[in-house]
Amino acid sequence: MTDSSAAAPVTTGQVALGVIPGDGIGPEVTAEALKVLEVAAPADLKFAQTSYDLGAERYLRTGEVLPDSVLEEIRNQDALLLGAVGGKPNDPNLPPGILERGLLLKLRFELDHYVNLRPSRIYPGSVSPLSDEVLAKGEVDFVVVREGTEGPYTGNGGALRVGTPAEVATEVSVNTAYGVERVVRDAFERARRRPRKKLTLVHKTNVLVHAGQVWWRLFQQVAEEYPDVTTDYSHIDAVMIYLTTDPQRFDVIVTDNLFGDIVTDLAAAISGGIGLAASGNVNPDRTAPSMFEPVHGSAPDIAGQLIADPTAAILSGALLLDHLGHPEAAARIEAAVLADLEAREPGQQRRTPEVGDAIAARVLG
Ligand SMILES: NC(=O)c1ccc[n+]([C@@H]2O[C@H](COP(=O)([O-])OP(=O)(O)OC[C@H]3O[C@@H](n4cnc5c(N)ncnc54)[C@H](O)[C@@H]3O)[C@@H](O)[C@H]2O)c1
Ligand SMILES: CC(C)[C@H](C(=O)O)[C@@H](O)C(=O)O
Ligand SMILES: [Mg+2]
Repeated sequence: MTDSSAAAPVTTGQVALGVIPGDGIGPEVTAEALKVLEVAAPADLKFAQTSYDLGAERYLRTGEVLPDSVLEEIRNQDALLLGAVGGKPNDPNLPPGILERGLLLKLRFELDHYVNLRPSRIYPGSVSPLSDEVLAKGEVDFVVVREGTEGPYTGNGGALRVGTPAEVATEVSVNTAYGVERVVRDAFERARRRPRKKLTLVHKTNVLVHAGQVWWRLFQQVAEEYPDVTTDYSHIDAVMIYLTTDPQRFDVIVTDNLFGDIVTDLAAAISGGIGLAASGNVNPDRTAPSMFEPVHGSAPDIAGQLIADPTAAILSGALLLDHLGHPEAAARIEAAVLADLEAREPGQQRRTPEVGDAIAARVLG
């Protein structure tokens, strides 16, 4: 989980940690992430937590999604930990995307989280659906740098003649040279810090030619400044093949917001399940707090049963510590997770807090 570190300034003393547990399994897994964060943090780092009641329940109760005053308070935190937001699919009381667009994406955009960092590793002990033949090719350990503030996520679209046979709907992908260059540069920096020093651009330049050109041109331009980094390119559809037949080929992937969303769910599935996939919405310029969250959603199908795997949330806490300049503490969490995974018995059913307790105990050693 040390992918975001390198020159991260070391934060010590009291750190204002904003916590957004959210909906469904969000509060269940966040409680475990906080449990592990507390025991893993170095002695000179203390979290002053503020919890924000945001998500589907608040919306259904009050009609509020993210009041401006709350956004301003959140902006003043040092770091954020989010569980998951979102209600039951197609709930008639929740307008489509109200929480996804109005809360989660609004936070990512407002706080300029232009690097959505999603590491993927097949740990010894994790159960991957990949065949033994594919797994035998070697270690799988890559990180996706997903652009977080542009692409088809900006809400640039609309619909005409809604509900008629002549309906037309658009959702236009926005790609600025400014936005593309900064995330590509960040990905080159991350690739340079990893042993294999390889960066793959993932896009669909053969069809999305306008957006594809700006990505391809800036990728090549920035590459000239990183002669030590090996580069290559894959179309997004081919990446779906490679992830299941030859995931070892990837070291760092840089891609746009939507491709990155899709590719990281598949990456999660091949590396042992969505319950293990952690992420950081990073503002590398540190002009606003970065936000750490599991890749998964609120999982309404299993919420309330305390059977969700909190590992992804716990590993997101490791990314948070790394971002605050404490890679050793992050590594302690990762090692504890690794040991916990190795000790898992096939078919073993543990409740969410038991997994958190077991990992916290391993961190304490
Ligand atoms: N970051 C976020 O807040 C975020 C991310 C993705 C989806 N969502 C929202 O979550 C809601 C549900 O979305 P979805 O069902 O498409 O995706 P999901 O990730 O919530 O669930 C997909 C499947 O994975 C399982 N799953 C997810 N997390 C798990 C865990 N920790 N342990 C064990 N199993 C787990 C679920 O039970 C479900 O079967 C929607 O409202 C969606 O918009 C939010
Ligand atoms: C809930 C949704 C807005 C979000 C995304 O598409 O980014 C989620 O799928 C994710 O991967 O974090
Ligand atoms: Mg997603």
